[in-house]
Amino acid sequence: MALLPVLAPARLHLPGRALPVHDTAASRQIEARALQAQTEAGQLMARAGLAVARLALTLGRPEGTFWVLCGPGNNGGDGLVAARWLHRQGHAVRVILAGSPEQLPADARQAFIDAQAAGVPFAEALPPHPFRARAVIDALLGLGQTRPLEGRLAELARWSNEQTGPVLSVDLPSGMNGDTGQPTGDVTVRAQATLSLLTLKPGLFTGQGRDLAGALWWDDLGAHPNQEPGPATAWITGEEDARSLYPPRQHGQHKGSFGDLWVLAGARGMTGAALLAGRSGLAGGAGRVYVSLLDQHPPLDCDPVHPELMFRRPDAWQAPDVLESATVVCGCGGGDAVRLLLPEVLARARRLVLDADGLNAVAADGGLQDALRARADRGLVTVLTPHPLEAARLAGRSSSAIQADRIAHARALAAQLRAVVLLKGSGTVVATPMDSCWINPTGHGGLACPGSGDILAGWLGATWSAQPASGDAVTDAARVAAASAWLHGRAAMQAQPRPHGPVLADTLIAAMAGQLNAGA
Ligand SMILES: NC(=O)C1=CN([C@@H]2O[C@H](COP(=O)(O)OP(=O)(O)OC[C@H]3O[C@@H](n4cnc5c(N)ncnc54)[C@H](O)[C@@H]3O)[C@@H](O)[C@H]2O)[C@@H](O)CC1
Ligand SMILES: Nc1ncnc2c1ncn2[C@@H]1O[C@H](COP(=O)(O)OP(=O)(O)O)[C@@H](O)[C@H]1O
Ligand SMILES: [K+]
Repeated sequence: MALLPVLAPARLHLPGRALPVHDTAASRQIEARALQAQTEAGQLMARAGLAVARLALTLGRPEGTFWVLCGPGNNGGDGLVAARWLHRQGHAVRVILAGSPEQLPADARQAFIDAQAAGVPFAEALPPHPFRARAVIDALLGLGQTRPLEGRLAELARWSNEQTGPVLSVDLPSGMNGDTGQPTGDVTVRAQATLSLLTLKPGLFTGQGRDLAGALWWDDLGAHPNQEPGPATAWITGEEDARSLYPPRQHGQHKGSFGDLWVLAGARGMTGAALLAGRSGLAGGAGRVYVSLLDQHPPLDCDPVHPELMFRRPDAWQAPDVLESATVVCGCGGGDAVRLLLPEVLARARRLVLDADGLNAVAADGGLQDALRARADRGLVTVLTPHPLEAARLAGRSSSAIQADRIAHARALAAQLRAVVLLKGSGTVVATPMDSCWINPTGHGGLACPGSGDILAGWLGATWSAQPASGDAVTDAARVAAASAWLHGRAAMQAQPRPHGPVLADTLIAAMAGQLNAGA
């Protein structure tokens, strides 16, 4: 496979099909097999270096010098091959090699010898700032980075961040953990683009990875990780998969075809959260949407903006069959009141989306945790939608610990609570108790605003309510969660391609509704 654009948010380029990502351990296995399959030494590195050079020419400015910063491992070797290609084609290039050539691993050492033989200019000193390279190629560290950048490597990374030309990171931004998307220390290269080699790494899609890596490109160097025997670490949700949950409506369908949604939310002072979830549920296509506010004296019995929302008494959901037949969204703006109804909701709701204060109540009460876990044995399915702080409460950790490894924590929570977990934030992670995992590629910081989580919960409930029962209800719920996060983020990108502020709730709901008709 040749160079492939994976994520270019500014151009709304997103993966069409789901893409596999492989963590460091899995990538190392694929690398070992690919190296074994080489027909001559250095073949993979030659392909990698050529791909880097081609992309640098595409992304670099029309003039100036390519500065190629090469580290002590094979990532540096990729940079050296790229430098040789660029030099051979007559472009101005300077290479800085951090470390001694004698200590380079075999392939990188050969790349160094070849570069020298080709007359590639090497430099010791960096040009002073202000400086603008044609492009900086960050080939300091890749998959082998195990500790924070220090000394010369840190100095080169800082210099790269301060110069004003574009930066292309090879495989990973140097100073970023490829599994988690977190910086390994104080200094990390911040790239305009990253070319992932052999495999896509999960950290490029979550945590701080999106900000550090920039636009994502991929070259599998002919290794076809899609066809690998081992399972992928996770999958990046593809547009086709997400949109497949929103097929064109048939002439013969009616309201009953799309299910009932009950929103149990909006304690005193937080009516808005219930309204947003309900309105989003309407836009998401639920057949009928009922709202029971968690307030003994509800301030509203109608939404004047969306009179099609049906308000019901605070205890109406307790009627026979309601929880058993509807999809329930519980806890948005639930305050303390949600605690009281959770035992019954957990015991009865067939399909349950638990959000916000519903999650906080479970986190604070071991009995509710047991009741949540017990649902799985009875075929009752739950989707939990924590943001990192709510996930931290559920896991008994800090939110920074959750963010330090979002994928691992989403997985651990799903296993611990026997529920589908949708961990919100940049690179939303959906994990199941069976350990399958999706990472969402859409969305941006414009979603970091009040109400966007309530909207996601309502939408997810509506998407789920329209799904027929199947033999694998948990996987279905996870697909619903992944598709909902995809569409939520995609709508934000459409409403604000380059966010400088929040995507306000009404704009977001309208954009999500618009997305239903935007697919092929
Ligand atoms: N082996 C090959 O032929 C291929 C290698 N590839 C490239 O090789 C990379 C992996 O190469 P390596 O395994 O050599 O890993 P790196 O190039 O990331 O370098 C690892 C080396 O850097 C050292 N190191 C790690 N963190 C450091 C720090 N903070 N400060 C100083 N030194 C540090 C390690 O001790 C090790 O010697 C991939 O990311 C990819 O770019 C790909 O091109 C595919 C082909
Ligand atoms: N930086 C970001 N990039 C992508 N999505 C984000 C970002 N910040 C927030 N979001 C999304 O916005 C929503 C916010 O939800 P939440 O924090 O629960 O908000 P609220 O409780 O105010 O409704 C989630 O879907 C989350 O994934
Ligand atoms: K790098």
